[in-house]
Amino acid sequence: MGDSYKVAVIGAGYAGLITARELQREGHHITVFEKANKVGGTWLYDPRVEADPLGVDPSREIVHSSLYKSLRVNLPRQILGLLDYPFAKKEGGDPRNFPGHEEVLRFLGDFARDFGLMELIRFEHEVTRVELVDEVSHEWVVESRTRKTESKWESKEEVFEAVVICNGKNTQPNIAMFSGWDTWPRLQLHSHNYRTPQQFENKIVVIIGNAASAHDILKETDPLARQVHQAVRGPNVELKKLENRDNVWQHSMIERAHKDGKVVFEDGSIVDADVIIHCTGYKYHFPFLKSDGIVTVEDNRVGPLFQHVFPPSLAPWLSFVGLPYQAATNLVMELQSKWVAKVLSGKLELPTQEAMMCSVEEFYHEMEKGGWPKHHAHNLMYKEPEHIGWLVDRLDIKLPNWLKNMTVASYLKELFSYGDKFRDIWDINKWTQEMDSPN
Ligand SMILES: Cc1cc2nc3c(=O)[nH]c(=O)nc-3n(C[C@H](O)[C@H](O)[C@H](O)COP(=O)(O)OP(=O)(O)OC[C@H]3O[C@@H](n4cnc5c(N)ncnc54)[C@H](O)[C@@H]3O)c2cc1C
Repeated sequence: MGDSYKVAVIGAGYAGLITARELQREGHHITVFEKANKVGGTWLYDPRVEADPLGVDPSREIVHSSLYKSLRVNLPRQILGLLDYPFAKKEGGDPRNFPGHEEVLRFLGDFARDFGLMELIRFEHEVTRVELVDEVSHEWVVESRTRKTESKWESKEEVFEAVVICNGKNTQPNIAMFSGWDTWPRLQLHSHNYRTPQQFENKIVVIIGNAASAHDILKETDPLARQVHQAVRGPNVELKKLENRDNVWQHSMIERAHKDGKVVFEDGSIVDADVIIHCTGYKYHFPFLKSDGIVTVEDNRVGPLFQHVFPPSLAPWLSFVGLPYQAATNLVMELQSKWVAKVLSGKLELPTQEAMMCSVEEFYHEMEKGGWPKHHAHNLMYKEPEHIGWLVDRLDIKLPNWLKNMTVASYLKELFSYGDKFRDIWDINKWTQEMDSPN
């Protein structure tokens, strides 16, 4: 057994739970702070929506989960499971390879119980401040609050030697700021506040975005709405009616929206819309972190972070698990959490602070040279094998061949070949067998 520390984990979603397990395996003393009253994070479906449907009012009461009611996963259970704890089909559960969200929540609940994590979690404790108080003894104050009555909160400060931030990245809406977005008089919402399509019956709906949420919401809004217009960013987007859909048109991005309700697209087309749904992703948000400017979020890049996890000058006492996206994110989170736990216990060493900082600067320079804006820093689309390979090497883990050979780019290519119904017609077992050939 290596060194053992008093560690605070913020959040009991996927990242927080697997981090707690890895820290526990390494013999650390853990407290998990969770503002909800259950585990699951994103997978804890909440029918409530926020008072400000666009999610721009900073004083609004925040609803954490962005799930819509009909959501089925877009990665199969084979990828969503953990290396030594598969996401297996269970009696009485949802047996599909791409199950509904309730099945993921069940899986996470089982995982937490099977590894004795429930006892480590302080439910209904929202972390309001994380601050380094002593650099030498690396003491962090974690302030949390819990509700005593409808209007009364009780706050408490505690000291920890290390903090792992696992508060999720799909709660704070990122909205499209076209000209007139803030004066358009009709309903605008972010997909964070979308639950079901009923309210769009017979309406003219504009959906901004072209990723998973936009596709899902478009698919279930189309049969009810009078018309659906999808606004897509990109150089080669042409105005067209979508095949196999009754009422759906694709446009380039919105150029401006007028006070009379008209929405003008960059391709010159105009629609008198009833509602605009922003399926435009999320922002990293750490309102509780007081790091004296050491860790910042700049154009949605959290930094400086060595390998998306450790701020060099605060490592290993502060870390982030779960920032990357466009990857097999659960695998990434699992590997990151193993790395954090082993670095803390002294079994794995980090490079020097200077070397980590150099690596971060090199990465920024590479991005700049490639013309990538800062907000792509944690997008692993084309860096997934590199990041996973780097972690796997450090941890001396052997991944099953199919998982090693899988990249999100290859996965998406396959997925698109099946179209809308990919969840039901794609034979995932056959696909993983095909991917299993040694390389
Ligand atoms: C609509 C939607 C669909 C998705 N579909 C898929 C999919 O099919 N496959 C896939 O792999 N991924 C999917 N994802 C991504 C999904 O978010 C991740 O898979 C994963 O669940 C993220 O886990 P996490 O632990 O990082 O964050 P979360 O699940 O968001 O958990 C964070 C936890 O931290 C808690 N918390 C936050 N702030 C505080 C605080 N201050 N104090 C205390 N607790 C706090 C929250 O309550 C929450 O429990 C989807 C995301 C969305 C929004």
